[in-house]
Amino acid sequence: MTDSILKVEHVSLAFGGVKALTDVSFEVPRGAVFSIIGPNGAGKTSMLNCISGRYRPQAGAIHFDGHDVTRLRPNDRADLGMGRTFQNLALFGHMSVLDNIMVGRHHLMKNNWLTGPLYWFSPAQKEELAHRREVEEIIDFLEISHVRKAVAGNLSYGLRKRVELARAMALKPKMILLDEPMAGMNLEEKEDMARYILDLNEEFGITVVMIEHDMGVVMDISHEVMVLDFGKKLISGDPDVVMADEHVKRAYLGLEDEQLQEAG
Ligand SMILES: Nc1ncnc2c1ncn2[C@@H]1O[C@H](COP(=O)(O)OP(=O)(O)OP(=O)(O)O)[C@@H](O)[C@H]1O
Repeated sequence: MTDSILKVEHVSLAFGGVKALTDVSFEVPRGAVFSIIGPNGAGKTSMLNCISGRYRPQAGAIHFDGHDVTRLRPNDRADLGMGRTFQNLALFGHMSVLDNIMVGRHHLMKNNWLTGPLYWFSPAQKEELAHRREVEEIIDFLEISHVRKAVAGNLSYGLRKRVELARAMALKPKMILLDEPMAGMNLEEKEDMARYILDLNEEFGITVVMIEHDMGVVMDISHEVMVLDFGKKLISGDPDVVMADEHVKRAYLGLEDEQLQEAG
């Protein structure tokens, strides 16, 4: 039996009269790269927000790593090992790269200079040093050490996205939610980001759940794909099987044959 890190059961979400999600169920195997695709307005971001706790579905249940998280707040889900990045950048533009990443880290720290009265002589300082070492490891992994002291707001878009990923990784997540990690990137930046996502999945063992519009990337790096359409799950499974599905091809992705062949 597959070990699922995430189980979404019969989730429905409406905004007033608009049904964003209707009775959506799926499971994400532990250690997988799982992509959610579908046309604009299909409910992808709504689904991600239900998983992270930003939205509370009117019906259904969500289990993460053996816990029923349906009623938990986003911070409590983060404490259980759920990390995320946002579609729109959410970095502190005036702060350095290093400080931005340390922000992601703070909820793991028992002590800090505010709570530790004798900070410089206390375990708080040792703890901070240990955290810094781990953060430096993430910085090396994402190859952003040359900008670690730079002000985040001054970086290129591709680099800022990488810093955002670093901050999410600093939480030591078991699973990470990525909302369009390659949006607005050029080809080279996309290739880099795809490699980092694969590496963080393989080297750090982090399960990845992502929304992505670029079919080439989705096909290249996903172990499983789920298609949403008008708030309903159309199909999920092996990327090749999903992409070969006639409904997905014609009606829902709206791609021409050539694009599909390219993606395949
Ligand atoms: N906060 C909200 N208030 C009202 N309606 C919303 C809200 N968020 C989403 N919706 C509606 O729910 C539906 C699903 O939207 P959602 O953003 O989840 O789709 P999506 O697949 O992520 O789209 P896109 O690819 O354009 O980002 C849409 O009809 C949208 O207008």
